[in-house]
Amino acid sequence: MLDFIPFSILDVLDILLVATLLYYIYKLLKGTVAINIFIGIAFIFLIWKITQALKMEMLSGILGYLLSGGVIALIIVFQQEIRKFLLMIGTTNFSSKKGFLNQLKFLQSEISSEIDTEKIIRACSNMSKTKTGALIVIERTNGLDFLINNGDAMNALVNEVILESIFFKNSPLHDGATIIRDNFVVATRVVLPISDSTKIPARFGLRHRAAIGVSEKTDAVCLLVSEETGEISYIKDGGFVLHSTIDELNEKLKNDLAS
Ligand SMILES: Nc1ncnc2c1ncn2[C@@H]1O[C@H](COP(=O)(O)OP(=O)(O)OP(=O)(O)O)[C@@H](O)[C@H]1O
Repeated sequence: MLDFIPFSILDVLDILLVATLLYYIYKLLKGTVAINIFIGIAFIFLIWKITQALKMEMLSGILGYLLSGGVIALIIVFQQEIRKFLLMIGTTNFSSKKGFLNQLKFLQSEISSEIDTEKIIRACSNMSKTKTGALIVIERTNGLDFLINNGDAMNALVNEVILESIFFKNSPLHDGATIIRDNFVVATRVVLPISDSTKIPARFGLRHRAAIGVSEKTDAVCLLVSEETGEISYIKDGGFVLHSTIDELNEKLKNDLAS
């Protein structure tokens, strides 16, 4: 019945590539307000294609103009997401646990790269009790080498003692952020990009702005202990993730690192 529609292997490839692209765009925008804008645009695009196929000249013309002229507006609206997307493509850490090479299990070393979230959360909880300021960045798919290079390199398996020693007030390493990659502390004293968002309440200082900044520009997640209040904050995608208990925080962190 569909004989009249020419369909080649290239069309299959085309569909697969578009599906992959849409999946990554969805993954990037999931949980942000931008997802609603994206769904709106996808909807208009679909209607435009239908009106084109039905040869409804006027409506398809108007929608076509809207979509073509809207490209510049889209670049402005999605500026942060486009940056993040390009960074994701350019710096995807192929050696991370989700990377292709590590899918070949027999090439893996004995040491597990799964991040021990319990130990990190326990360290934060201890530092919270002593009001020790801390800022921990956990790498996901975007490589953070561009940040690691401005700090002090380290290679220590994650545990409470290491993290608490780093952030101990008299430690020479306590200033700045600490970066964790594949269950290893790979850098300390890292200077992060500061967010210039006007939505951050004034009571939050540079430590919070730095955590929000790095989570806006990359897909890394941050744990922060306030020196002033002892409060533990979990920051992802440029915003605070609310939690009421330590166990809930651990669960959220674990889920985010697994996705
Ligand atoms: N760009 C940055 N990157 C990483 N760490 C930073 C950066 N800027 C400041 N910090 C850290 O934040 C500390 C200063 O925190 P500040 O008091 O301004 O923040 P805060 O958000 O109010 O946090 P707190 O509640 O702990 O006081 C610095 O000592 C430094 O360790």
